[in-house]
Amino acid sequence: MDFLIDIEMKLNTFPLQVRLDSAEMNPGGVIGLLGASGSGKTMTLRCVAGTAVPDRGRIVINGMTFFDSDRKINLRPQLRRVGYLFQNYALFPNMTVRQNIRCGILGAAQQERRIEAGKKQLDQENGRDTPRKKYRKCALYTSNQQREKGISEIIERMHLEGLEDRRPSELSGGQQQRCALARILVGNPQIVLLDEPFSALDEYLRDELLEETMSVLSERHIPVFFVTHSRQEARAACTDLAIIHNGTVQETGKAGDIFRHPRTAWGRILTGTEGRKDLDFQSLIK
Ligand SMILES: Nc1ncnc2c1ncn2[C@@H]1O[C@H](COP(=O)(O)OP(=O)(O)OP(=O)(O)O)[C@@H](O)[C@H]1O
Repeated sequence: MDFLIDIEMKLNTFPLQVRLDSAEMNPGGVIGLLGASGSGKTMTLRCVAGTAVPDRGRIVINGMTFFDSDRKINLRPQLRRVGYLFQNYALFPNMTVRQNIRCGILGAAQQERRIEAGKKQLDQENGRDTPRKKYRKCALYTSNQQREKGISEIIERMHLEGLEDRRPSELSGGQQQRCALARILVGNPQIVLLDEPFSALDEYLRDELLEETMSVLSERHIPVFFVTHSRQEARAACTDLAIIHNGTVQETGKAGDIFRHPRTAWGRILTGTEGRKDLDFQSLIK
């Protein structure tokens, strides 16, 4: 897992100044961002996804530069191969489960083709005569048959069998979230961003879906940034934690270590340790 998020951005309230470097953190698979409401967690994820643009800094994920203000690089969101799952599942309401998931593949395949076309254009501009076969063909499901097989596999893995022809309005909240996750995973993202994806679900379903989601993601070795307001979720799912307060990272470390021995005041407040259990956590965290 290889990432650098080192960004600055002026917000309404305070400046966002986030630095998360895998070389310093040596993280496992799931990095939790824990912070009070309005502390800048979502904005950080949006900068990674490319739907918000930092004023300065760099974002490099798995060797690919998404953003670099010095080098004037700002990769379009469609080219970043980021799977972004949030609370409102953003499924297409007029499409069935299968059609929604198919969109995930088609979108990702289109991204791959754009990346290769971009490389080709750059080579031409630089007068390089690169043989055609050097450009990668779209690796994602090259035939329709293969594509439908990929969709069926993910439908089975996410327990959506029998629901393929239903529209989102005919699904429960949990099923909609499973469908949204299937749509992301079928596109083979290089990083997954989870922004409180289960907070609208009841407690039982939340635990079940959390476990399932983490198991699917760890099978595929996809790095995950996970914004949650729940200590329980952070404990259950995260290998590593970043404590964020007013747009600044207060401390990072292994989740277990931070829950046992938080080093900063906000670490103590947000993990509810060391005599600060009296603080009303819910008033601090949405
Ligand atoms: N487009 C924007 N421009 C400037 N400031 C913004 C913008 N969007 C949000 N903000 C501000 O940035 C701050 C951080 O917001 P953000 O949504 O990242 O918080 P959060 O930690 O995810 O909170 P929550 O848990 O409530 O979702 C807030 O104070 C918000 O008002």
